[in-house]
Amino acid sequence: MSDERPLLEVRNVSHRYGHRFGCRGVDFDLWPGEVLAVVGESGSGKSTLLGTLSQRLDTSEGSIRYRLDDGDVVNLAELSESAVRGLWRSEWGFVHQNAADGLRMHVSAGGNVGEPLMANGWRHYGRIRAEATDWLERVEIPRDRVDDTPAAFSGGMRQRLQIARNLVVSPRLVFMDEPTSGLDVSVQARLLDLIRSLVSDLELAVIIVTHDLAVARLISHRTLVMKDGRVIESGLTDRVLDDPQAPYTQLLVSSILQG
Ligand SMILES: Nc1ncnc2c1ncn2[C@@H]1O[C@H](COP(=O)(O)OP(=O)(O)OP(=O)(O)O)[C@@H](O)[C@H]1O
Repeated sequence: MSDERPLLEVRNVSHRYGHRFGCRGVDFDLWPGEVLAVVGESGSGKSTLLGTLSQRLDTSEGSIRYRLDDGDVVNLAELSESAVRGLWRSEWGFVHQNAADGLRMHVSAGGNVGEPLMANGWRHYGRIRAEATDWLERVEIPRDRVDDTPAAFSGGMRQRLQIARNLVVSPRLVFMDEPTSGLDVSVQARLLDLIRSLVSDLELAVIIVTHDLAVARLISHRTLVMKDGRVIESGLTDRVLDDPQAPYTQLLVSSILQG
């Protein structure tokens, strides 16, 4: 496999809701193993951009090219629905802000992690259960909770289970939409540490939407700052946060510093 081309090439991408743009003119490349944070205030277009990149929303303008595992580069808008489903099965993951949106709440924890394996052709029950249990341990859920349903889990445990369900098939690209917000601060910190170590161990490419600059700082290599649907600043995360160029980014950073 050649890493000479980006995993994702995003060119002039827009999504329109009727006559209004949710995001507009977005350009960037994402490389294998790279973590990209998308930050900005509420309504700036972060979720719309994530939805467009992940093919949940259509691309009104521009192009998104993706390099498949076999090296072929495809224009995502030209893929059939079943090809996109195939990407979700084995190459992509999506971690929702609300864990219930990404889990089957009345299926056991082991079942939640085992299902993606079965969808990828695993058939041996004992092996599926062993792999699922290992993954529970990896995301700090005790092995003896394997038969419990996520309905009986805490918010932090549910989120860790959702991460295991997404990562068990070793995806190449994972979209994350505010994965730590809505949790207690101490739970957030632990979850972020866990995400950071898994992402680096598995060399995942990640696009993470967050309104929290501390999250961007902790786990991303590069950051895009959005305002009114456009990317107004981008660069290495440390540079963007320590030496913001756009007045809006300066305001965002200083409002955090002032607490
Ligand atoms: N389903 C929709 N129909 C019409 N307009 C929408 C829809 N969803 C979002 N928008 C508009 O698109 C713009 C970008 O919204 P978006 O939800 O992408 O922002 P965001 O940065 O993710 O905000 P938040 O952090 O609050 O989730 C806003 O003006 C919003 O009102």
